[in-house]
Amino acid sequence: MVFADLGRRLNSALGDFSKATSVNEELVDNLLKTICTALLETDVNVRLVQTLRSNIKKKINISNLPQGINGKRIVQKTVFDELCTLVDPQVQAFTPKKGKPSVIMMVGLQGSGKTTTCTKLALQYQRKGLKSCLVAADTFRAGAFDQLKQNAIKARVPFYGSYTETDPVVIAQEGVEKFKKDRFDVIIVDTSGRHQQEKELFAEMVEISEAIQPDQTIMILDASIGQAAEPQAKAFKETANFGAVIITKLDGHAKGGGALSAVAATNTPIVFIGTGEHINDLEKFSPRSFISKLLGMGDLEGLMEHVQSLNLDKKNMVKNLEQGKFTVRDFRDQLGNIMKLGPLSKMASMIPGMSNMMQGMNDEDGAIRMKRMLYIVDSMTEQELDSDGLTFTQQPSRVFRVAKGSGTSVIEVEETISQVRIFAQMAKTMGGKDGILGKLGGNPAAGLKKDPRQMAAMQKRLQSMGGGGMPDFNPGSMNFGDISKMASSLMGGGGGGPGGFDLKGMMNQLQGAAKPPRRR
Ligand SMILES: Nc1nc2c(ncn2[C@@H]2O[C@H](COP(=O)(O)OP(=O)(O)OP(=O)(O)O)[C@@H](O)[C@H]2O)c(=O)[nH]1
Repeated sequence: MVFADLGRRLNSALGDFSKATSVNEELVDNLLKTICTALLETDVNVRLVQTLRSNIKKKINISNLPQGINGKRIVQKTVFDELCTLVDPQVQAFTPKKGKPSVIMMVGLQGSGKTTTCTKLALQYQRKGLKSCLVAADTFRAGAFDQLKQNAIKARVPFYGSYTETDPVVIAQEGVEKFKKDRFDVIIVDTSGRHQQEKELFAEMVEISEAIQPDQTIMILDASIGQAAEPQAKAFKETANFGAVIITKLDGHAKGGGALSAVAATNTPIVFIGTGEHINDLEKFSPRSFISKLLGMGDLEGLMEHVQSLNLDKKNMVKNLEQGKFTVRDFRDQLGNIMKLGPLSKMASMIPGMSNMMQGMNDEDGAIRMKRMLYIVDSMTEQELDSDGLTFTQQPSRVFRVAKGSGTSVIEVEETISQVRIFAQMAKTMGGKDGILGKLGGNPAAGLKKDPRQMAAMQKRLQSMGGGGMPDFNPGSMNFGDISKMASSLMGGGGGGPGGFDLKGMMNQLQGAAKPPRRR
C-alpha cells in the first residue's frame, strides 16, 4: 500500500469508529487492528506497530471510558497522539541562525535525492533570510557537480565546486572556508552517494566530516527503499552520526513506512520531507502537522510554510479579518491564489475539509472543481461578494440564480457557500473587537491562561469547525500551547510559529498576486 493510501485507510477507520453508537472493547480492538494492518502494509516496522498498539491499549482504560462522544474522542485522541509519537523522537534538531556560519553536511545513499535536496534546502533557508550557499563535494558521480550547478543557478544560490580537483575533502574544505570568509549563514555540503557496503566511501565521508566539522549532518532517506531503510540508516548513524533526517520521495508510490521506522530506530528527528522533483517541493516536517495531514485534517502550518516560501505579495484581506469578517470576495481571492500555488492535491491536503471535498480527484479534476468554484463566485453580485454568505441562506433564490449564471449545479453553489460560512464563522470568533481575541486585549495568550472558560469556548469552537471526514474527531492537536500561539499569530500577524495556526498570516499570504504557476 502506498503512503497516500495509509492516510485514507486511517481516516476511514477513525471515521467508522466515530459513527458507532457506543464504545466497547471489541470496537477499539477492531479499530487498532485496522490501523496496525495499514501501518504494516506501508512497511512500518513490526516492532514499532506493536509498541504503538500496546501504548494505545495501556492508555485507554476501556472499562472506565465514558460513553458517547467523549469516549470516542479519548480513543481518537490517543490514536492521534501515538501516531505522532511514531514520527517524533522528541529530539531537537539543530537550527541555523543568522550571523553565524552553520555548516550542514548531507549524506545518503546513491540516488536518494541528496543533490536535489541540497538546493531545495538552500532555497528554503535563503527565503527565510539566511544567506545560503552550496559546496559540491560529490566527486564520485560524474555529473553531480553539473547537476548541483544547474540547480543552484536556477535557484540563484551561490555554489562552489571544481571540474579538476578530484579529492572531495579538498573541495569541501576549500568551499567551506571560502563561504565562511564571505560570511554566509548556511553552507550546505553535498557528498557522494554510497552504499553501506562501500567501506572506502564511508571512510571518505568521515574524512570530509573531520575536515569541515559540520554543525549538522543530515541523512537523506529515500522513502521508496522500504524496509531496507532501517539497516541503511543504522549504518550511516554509526559512521556519520547524523543529527537529522530528510525523507525524500514521499510524493510518489513509496510505502514510506520503512523510512519512518528508520527514523525511529536511529532516534533522529525528521526536519523536512521531499514531496516532488521541483525545487519548491520540500516541506518543513512537524510531527503533529504531518499526522494531521495524513489523516485528512489539513495542515495549516504546512500551508503557511509553503505560501510564505513563495513570497506572495500581500493585499488587504487582513483588514477584513481584523474586523472579524470573511467575505465571499475573500474566498474568491483565495481560490484564485490557490490555483496559482502549485499542484492542487498538495494545497488541498493542507486545508482542513478541502481534501475531503476533493477526495478521489486527481490534480486535473481538482483544478476543474476549483475553476467551477471560481465561476460560481464570479457570477455573484458585488453585494453578495462582500457578504459572508449568509445572504444565500436567507434568500435561496440567489443560489439558483448563481447556479444558472455560472453553468454549475445548485449543490455546487451550496457547497461553495458552506465553505465560506465555515471560514466566516472562524474569522468572527477569532478576530475583531467582539471576537474572543478582541476581548482579550493585547496579550491573548496571557488572557487565555487567565480565563479558562474563554479557552474552553475557543477550543470547542475549533473542534466544531475541524475539517476532515470525522465529525467527532478532534485530533487533540489543539492544546493550550497551540491555541495561545494561534491567538498570538492572529493578534500579531506574525509568521505563525511551529504548531501554531496562523489564520491572519495565512489569509495575508494567500491574498495578493501570486507568482506564475509552476510548470511540471
Ligand atoms: N518524486 C521525487 N523525486 C525526487 C525527490 N527528491 C529527489 N528526487 C529525484 O530523485 C532522483 C535522484 O536525485 P539526486 O538528487 O540526483 O540523488 P543523489 O542522492 O544526489 O544521487 P547520487 O549523487 O548518485 O548520490 C532525481 O531524479 C531527483 O529528481 C522527491 O522528493 N520526490
